Amino acid sequence: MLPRQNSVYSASHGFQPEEIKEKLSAFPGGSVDLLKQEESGLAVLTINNPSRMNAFSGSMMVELEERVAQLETWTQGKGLIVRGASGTFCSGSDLNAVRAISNPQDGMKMCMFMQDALTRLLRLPLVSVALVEGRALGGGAELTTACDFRLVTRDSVIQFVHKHMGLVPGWGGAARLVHIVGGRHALRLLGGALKVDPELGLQMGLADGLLEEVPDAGGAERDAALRQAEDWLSSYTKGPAQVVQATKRAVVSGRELPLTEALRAEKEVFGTVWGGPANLRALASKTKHK
Ligand SMILES: CC[C@@H](C(=O)O)C(=O)SCCNC(=O)CCNC(=O)[C@H](O)C(C)(C)COP(=O)(O)OP(=O)(O)OC[C@H]1O[C@@H](n2cnc3c(N)ncnc32)[C@H](O)[C@@H]1OP(=O)(O)O
Repeated sequence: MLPRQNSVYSASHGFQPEEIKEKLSAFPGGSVDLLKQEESGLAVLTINNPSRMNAFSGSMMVELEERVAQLETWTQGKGLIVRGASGTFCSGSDLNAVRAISNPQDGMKMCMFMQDALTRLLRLPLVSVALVEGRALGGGAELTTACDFRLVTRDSVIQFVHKHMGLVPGWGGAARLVHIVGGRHALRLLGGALKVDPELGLQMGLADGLLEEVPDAGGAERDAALRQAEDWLSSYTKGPAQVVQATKRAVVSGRELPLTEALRAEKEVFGTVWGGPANLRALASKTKHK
């Protein structure tokens, strides 16, 4: 199998995705569901294993990678919301699966597989938001960092519980956390396994917005949170998919590459929109930015 363009690992790193997929598939349960709204260009990815607080079974890890692969080829896509089912985000790896693969070899394979899938998720040319309701623990906290933004509800807690598990993040969460909040805050969050409520999240820059509570909404509360997240995201996904995707690509290059390489990558992206339909329309209409 050829390495994917946005992958972190290849065969030269000993990465054999088919081998670990087979192993992970032996731990079934739950699902990772993708709903693409072609008209708006927004998609919702739902981590769905409510009887285990949306923990990732082995088969869900495999499904996550498959959903990311589907999104990588979505040319009309603009935005993505990642959420958990039934009012909570995700409680990390399914501890039953973790126990069964707790040997170092399998641990390394799972680590590479999830780092790869989540890095590809973050590198998607879509503006992505983690909608954090309830708890995001361990790998669930790591998953929130694989989105461009995090929106939290009043009851939310993000907690990197790894230290309490005798671990460090293994899904790329430590590296991404340092980029998001800086080294000092990352060390506090990981070293202290701090419970990040909305106030602390906003103060440290881990959370990008607090969604309003909808009084007496009952079962509609969850849909209300999703609608609010869609509204929030729509400010960044207005306009043609080609331009939204180009914007995200330029940011990914700037975020990840040394300056000279980032500038060259930005030039390539610029070439895809310069003189393109949206650019020509804007020039013809003598757009004013009042
Ligand atoms: C590399 C591993 C690391 C990573 O990937 O980076 C990890 O993610 S390790 C996993 C980290 N997560 C945990 O350790 C979560 C442990 N669970 C809890 O702390 C609590 O269950 C909770 C999530 C805080 C919820 O508490 P509460 O509201 O009191 O509900 P219950 O405890 O009754 O949970 C309901 C049900 O869900 C099961 N559950 C929850 N999380 C997991 C999980 N990660 N794996 C497997 N099962 C999980 C829990 O056991 C309950 O099941 P039953 O006992 O059968 O009712």
